[in-house]
Amino acid sequence: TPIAPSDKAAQTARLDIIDMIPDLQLQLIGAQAMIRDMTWSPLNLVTLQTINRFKIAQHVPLNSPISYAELSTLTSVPEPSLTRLLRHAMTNRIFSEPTRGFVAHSEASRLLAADQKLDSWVFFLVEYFWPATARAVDAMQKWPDSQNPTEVGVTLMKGEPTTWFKEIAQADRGIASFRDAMSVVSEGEGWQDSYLVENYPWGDVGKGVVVDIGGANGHTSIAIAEANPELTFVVQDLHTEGNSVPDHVKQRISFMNHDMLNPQPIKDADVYFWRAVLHNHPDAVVLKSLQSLVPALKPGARIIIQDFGLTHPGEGRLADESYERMMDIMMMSLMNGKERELEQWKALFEQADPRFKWGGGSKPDGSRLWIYSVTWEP
Ligand SMILES: C[S@@+](CC[C@H](N)C(=O)[O-])C[C@H]1O[C@@H](n2cnc3c(N)ncnc32)[C@H](O)[C@@H]1O
Repeated sequence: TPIAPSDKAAQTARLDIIDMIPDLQLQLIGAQAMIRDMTWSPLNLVTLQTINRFKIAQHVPLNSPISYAELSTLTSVPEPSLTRLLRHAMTNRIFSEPTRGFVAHSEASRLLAADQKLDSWVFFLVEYFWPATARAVDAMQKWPDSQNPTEVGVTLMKGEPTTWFKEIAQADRGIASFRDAMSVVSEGEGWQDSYLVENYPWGDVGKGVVVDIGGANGHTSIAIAEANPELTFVVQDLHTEGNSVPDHVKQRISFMNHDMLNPQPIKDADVYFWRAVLHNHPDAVVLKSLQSLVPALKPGARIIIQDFGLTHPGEGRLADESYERMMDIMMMSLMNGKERELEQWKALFEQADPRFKWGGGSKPDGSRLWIYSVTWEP
């Protein structure tokens, strides 16, 4: 954003204005037009899909305009369609037309040309997410309140049982590209590892072992390790091959392939944590993964979850609640996962095993993710 994070007053004003936008829009255009515009929103994806699939942004010179005719030759999109699609994109401030018949970059199209991660993000969203979510309501009707990650729109899109991650792994660009793409979200405002580093009393753990379940490439463990020299880490995920960590923490971080639905192999660790993992899964899977920990736990072991939450309706900023609820519908649509209110997280632990002692949860200021803590008290 154009405002420095340290300028608190300006940041608050900025967030206040963002929260006013939906009501301002409603007042200015009226309810009927607001709903009409929502139903037309897939048309934005038609233009984005064209831009992405034909690499149009990459074919527009960075510093000079190009004619529609020449761009059509370079991208193989027929000139009449290209012209219509790009002129629509321009109303969303993607590209500009400084002289009639010529296309130039805007700030947004320049980003589409230069940012490989954003390019991958658009690819997965328009080619997979969009058609899968278009079948989400059909899936909900076919399999009401399902706890099965295959009973989703992705399966209806494919015509055979499958999961979101299976489809992504088989995509032309592959899983590595999807991980790249995810950084468009995970490098965004409020996602930084520093929120977990700074908002949990790691110092109280002393010298100990921390297990990072579903830890992907270990970025969170690396951040915690850098701030806590007495801790050692085991990063577990379904596939951990090929990950590397910086030399200065190498001695204290190891990787291990582990499915969290199998019994936890690292016994008597001091801390077990999941970061942004469990919201991907339905309650039945979360319960099983919590129960899979039990045989490994020593008295006093700490369990931490850093994940999304759901603020009670109307209690937080509108934009924040909107983000949380959008995530919730995304989890439901793609994998029958869900976002959960504080009380729902607590209830899951109680249901998993009454020896889990709930320690509460909160969302640090500025963070998108909540931190929930539990101890094992047999
Ligand atoms: C959204 S990513 C979060 C990764 C990382 N914790 C972070 O915060 O960036 C979810 C991770 O959970 C892992 N995962 C999914 N199912 C799993 C399972 N059954 N056992 C272990 N890891 C799993 C995925 O492979 C993926 O790396």
